[in-house]
Amino acid sequence: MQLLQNILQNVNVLSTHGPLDVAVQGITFDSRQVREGVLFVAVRGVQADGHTFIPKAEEARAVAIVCEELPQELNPSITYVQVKNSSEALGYLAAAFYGNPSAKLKLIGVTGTNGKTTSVTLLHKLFRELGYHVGLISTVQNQIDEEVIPSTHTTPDAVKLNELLAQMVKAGCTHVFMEVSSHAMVQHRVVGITFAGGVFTNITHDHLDYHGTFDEYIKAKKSFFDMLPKNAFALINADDKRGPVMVQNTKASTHFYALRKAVEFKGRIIDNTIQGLHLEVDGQEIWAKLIGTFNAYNLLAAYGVAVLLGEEPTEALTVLSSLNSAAGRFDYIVSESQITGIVDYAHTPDALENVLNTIQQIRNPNQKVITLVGCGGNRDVAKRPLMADIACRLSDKVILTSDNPRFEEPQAILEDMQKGVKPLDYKKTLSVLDRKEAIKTACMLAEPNDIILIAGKGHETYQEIKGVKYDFDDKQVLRELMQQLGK
Ligand SMILES: CC(=O)N[C@H]1[C@@H](OP(=O)(O)OP(=O)(O)OC[C@H]2O[C@@H](n3ccc(=O)[nH]c3=O)[C@H](O)[C@@H]2O)O[C@H](CO)[C@@H](O)[C@@H]1O[C@H](C)C(=O)N[C@@H](C)C(=O)N[C@H](CCC(=O)O)C(=O)O
Ligand SMILES: Nc1ncnc2c1ncn2[C@@H]1O[C@H](COP(=O)(O)OP(=O)(O)OP(=O)(O)O)[C@@H](O)[C@H]1O
Repeated sequence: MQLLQNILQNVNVLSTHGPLDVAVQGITFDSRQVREGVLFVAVRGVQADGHTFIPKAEEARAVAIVCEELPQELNPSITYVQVKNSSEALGYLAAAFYGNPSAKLKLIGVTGTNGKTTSVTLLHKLFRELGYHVGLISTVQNQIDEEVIPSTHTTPDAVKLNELLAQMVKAGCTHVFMEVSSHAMVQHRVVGITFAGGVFTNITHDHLDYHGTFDEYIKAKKSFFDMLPKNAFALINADDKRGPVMVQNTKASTHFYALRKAVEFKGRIIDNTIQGLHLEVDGQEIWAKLIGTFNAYNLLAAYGVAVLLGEEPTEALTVLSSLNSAAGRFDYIVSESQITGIVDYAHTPDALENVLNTIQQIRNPNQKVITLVGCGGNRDVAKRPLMADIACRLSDKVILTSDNPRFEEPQAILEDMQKGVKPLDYKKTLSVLDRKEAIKTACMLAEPNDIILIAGKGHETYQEIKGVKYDFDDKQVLRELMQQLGK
């Protein structure tokens, strides 16, 4: 419980109507969650405008309503607060309501198109091994030490985020590693949050359905570094062309990591095999369990964060070298006949290219690469032909199939992908709409020692079709089919 006047402190208030010393029992921006004593914040969304639900919140006896536009008639038993920007206000209100938990933690945010989940998961595991109580906020799952809390978004909304951080403070966490999505930045989900550090992994074309242009997407990512305080650090991948842009206006101290440039946290790949990465980091050699060049970047980022947080470099490197990847991130099984089945979350052109380049680097010339890939419905359509083209370019056989079609027709998504297949590649490409059938086809085509890559869904344990999530786990289906087919 908090007094309204106390949680309004950082909010840009235009006018108030009614008493401010009322007790607020909870905060929500969803009228369906309003109960007596709860504060309702009317947020303008993509699908709807929260202002249209103010009457519902009034009916449900909200104690106060925060909005950009006041209703025509005000209910005398409710306090109305008119603000300049409701979603921004929501961030400050939620942070204050939960006692500004982020300021009581060393909270590190990781942003970028790829590598967020892997980096925060590595950091969570590393700091657990170093003996700390640690929180994790990620696409796959949230965690307080080993306790798993299901995740619905890459970055939760402001209310859930602050509630989760408060829970982490209460559980004694000293460090929290979280993903910061570009959607979260635009929707002000992290307004009012105090970060001790921020990491930039990379940026490539993605989410243009939401941001409109690549420039807007870059701006969204950059705004995270603009909000970092002076005593925070910004750790940037210097090998990414947009790295320096990210920190042009930051107040935080700037640090760089790279494989290709001589910077503060410098790495070099000595060897890159299916057994792992042999790296040199700051002059020290390690053999890491993670596979692929992109994981060398994730390891470097995690190492940089650990050092910037005051950890002993050699100890941090030693622990990092022993860690496995996050679920569905270059996750692999090897069958009886030595077929390697890799399940990876690569669902962007860049990520797919990275994974396939990695496989090309570590395979023997006699191992065929069979790639199975689809694209999600109701998301960026521009990437569909690109992903099919990349798969063809870097594989011996390609099976185009369904990902999460959501509300689109799976066949139409497949046809968009087929447009990216060049005539020379027609012979190596098959289209199998049903994902299980497609995996079965890949298994049947595979000969001993071949490599099957199942891209796009990684850790997901469902396939989303017309609003229903059906059980589907790529790794489990692959394992079962390999056994059934005696592969
Ligand atoms: C496109 C998008 O990002 N939408 C997010 C947004 O919802 P919205 O703006 O569409 O909400 P809306 O449906 O228009 O409703 C507007 C307002 O009316 C309110 N409302 C609505 C109905 C009602 O009866 N009463 C009511 O009060 C809603 O609570 C809301 O405040 O704000 C909601 C609350 O924070 C999010 O849950 C929702 O995420 C949707 C479900 C989503 O799928 N988002 C994805 C794209 C996303 O955010 N992804 C990124 C990661 C991307 C990546 O890197 O892969 C993430 O951080 O997860
Ligand atoms: N540093 C990296 N650079 C480029 N690609 C990467 C990197 N790390 C991982 N990938 C690839 O991108 C995929 C997604 O990785 P990860 O889940 O860590 O990224 P993410 O940023 O969390 O993505 P999302 O927000 O979509 O979950 C991986 O399975 C891998 O194929």
